[in-house]
Amino acid sequence: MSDKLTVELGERSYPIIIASTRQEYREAIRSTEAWTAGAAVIFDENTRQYLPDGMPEEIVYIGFEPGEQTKCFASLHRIMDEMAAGRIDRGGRVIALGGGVIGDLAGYAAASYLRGVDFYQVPTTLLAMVDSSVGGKTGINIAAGKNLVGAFWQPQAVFICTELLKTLPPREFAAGMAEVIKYGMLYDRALFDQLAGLEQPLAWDHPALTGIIRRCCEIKAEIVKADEKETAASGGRALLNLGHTFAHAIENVAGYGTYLHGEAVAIGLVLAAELSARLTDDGAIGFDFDRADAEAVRKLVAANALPTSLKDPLGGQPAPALDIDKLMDAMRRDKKVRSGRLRFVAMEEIGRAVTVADVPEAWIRELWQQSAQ
Ligand SMILES: NC(=O)c1ccc[n+]([C@@H]2O[C@H](COP(=O)([O-])OP(=O)(O)OC[C@H]3O[C@@H](n4cnc5c(N)ncnc54)[C@H](O)[C@@H]3O)[C@@H](O)[C@H]2O)c1
Ligand SMILES: O=C(O)C(=O)C[C@@H](O)[C@H](O)[C@H](O)COP(=O)(O)O
Ligand SMILES: [Zn+2]
Repeated sequence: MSDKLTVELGERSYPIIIASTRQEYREAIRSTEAWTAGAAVIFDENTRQYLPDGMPEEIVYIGFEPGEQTKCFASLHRIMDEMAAGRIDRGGRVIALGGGVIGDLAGYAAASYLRGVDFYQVPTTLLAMVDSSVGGKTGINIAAGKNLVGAFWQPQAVFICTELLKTLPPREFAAGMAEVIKYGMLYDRALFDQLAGLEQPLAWDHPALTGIIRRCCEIKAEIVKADEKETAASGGRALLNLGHTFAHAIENVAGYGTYLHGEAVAIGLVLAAELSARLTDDGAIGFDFDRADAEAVRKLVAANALPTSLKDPLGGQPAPALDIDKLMDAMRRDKKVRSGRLRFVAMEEIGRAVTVADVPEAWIRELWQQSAQ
C-alpha cells in the first residue's frame, strides 16, 4: 500500500504519495485528473521510459537532453512555445517526470505560463524524491549563478515510486545521498546515526530506503511550512541550504554539469562541517561541533561514494582545478547574501543548524585552499 504525507501550506497544501511498486504508482497517478487533456508532460531522454501508457492523445509531450545544461532559458522558451502550440489554457497543467533538472525547469514553466497553471511532480531520482520535488522552489541557471532565475510555485501533488530508482545509475544515486545526509546534519541526529550505522549501503531495494525518503520529505515539509519563501531573518528555510553556498560556487565555476549537484553538495557539507568546527574552536555562542563531528561527516560522505574535497575524482575522471578567486566571487552572488554580506549555514551540533553572518572571508579562502590541496 502506498504511504502519504501532506505539506501543510493552507490553501496550497498538497500530498506526497510514496509508492513502492509501479502498480501502486500507476494507481496513484490514475486516481488524479492530472494525466488528461490539457497536460504538458516534461521529461528527459532517460525518464521517457516512465511515461505511463494508455494516456489521452491530446497530452503535449516535451522531451529534453538529460543534464544540468537543460535547466536554462532556451528550454523554458521551448516549453512556452509548445504549450501555446498545444493550446493549453488556464485549466491546463504541467507534469514533471524526471530528476531535479526537469522538476525545477517544468515548475518554473508552470509558474510562468499564462501567469501560472497547476503543476505535478513525479520525481525519478533519489535527489528529486527527497528534496527537489517538495517545497516549491523552481527555476533555471544563468551564467552568473545557479537558480538565479525562478519562482516559488508549489505542486498540486508529488508522486514518488521507489521502484523507478532501479534504473538510476550509481553515480546519480550517490548524488541523491548527499541531500539525504544533509537532512541528518541539519535537523535529525537520529537520521545521521542511522545512515552512519547502515551495514549495507542504501540502494533502490534496500529495506530502509522508503522510510528514509519519507523522513527527508517530512523534514522538508516541516521546514517549508514554517518559512515557505525563505524570508525568516535567521534560520528557517535557509537551513536547507546547508553546504550549498560552497556547492553552487563549485557548480558554477566548474561549468554546469561537470559536478552533479549532489557531488558539489557533498563537498559543501564537508566544508560546512569544517566551518562549524572552526566556529566551535573560536568560541562562537551555542556551537558544540568538534573535530570528531567534522570527521564523522567526512566519513559518511565518503562511505556513500561521494567526493569530500576538490581533489577527488568525478565519475572516475580527475576533477578540474578551480580558481579560488572565482569560487569566492561566485559565492558573493549567493541568494543568501544580504547587504553584500555572505551568510552561511553551520551546525551547532550534528542535527542542529543555524545561519551565521560575519564569517571572516579569510576562513572561507582557507577552507577552499585545504580542499584543493
Ligand atoms: N528545487 C529544489 O528544491 C531543489 C533541491 C535540490 C536540487 N535541486 C536541483 O536539482 C538538480 C539536480 O537534480 P538531479 O540530481 O535529480 O539531476 P537530474 O535531473 O539531472 O537527473 C540526474 C540524471 O539521472 C537521469 N535519470 C533520472 N531519473 C532516472 C531514472 N529513474 N533512471 C535512469 N536515469 C534517470 C537523468 O536523465 C539525468 O541524467 C539541480 O539542478 C539542483 O539545483 C533543486
Ligand atoms: O528547498 C530549499 O530551500 C533548498 O535549499 C534545497 C536545496 O537542496 C536546493 O538545491 C535548492 O534549489 C537551493 O536553493 P537556492 O535558493 O540556493 O537556489
Ligand atoms: Zn540541493
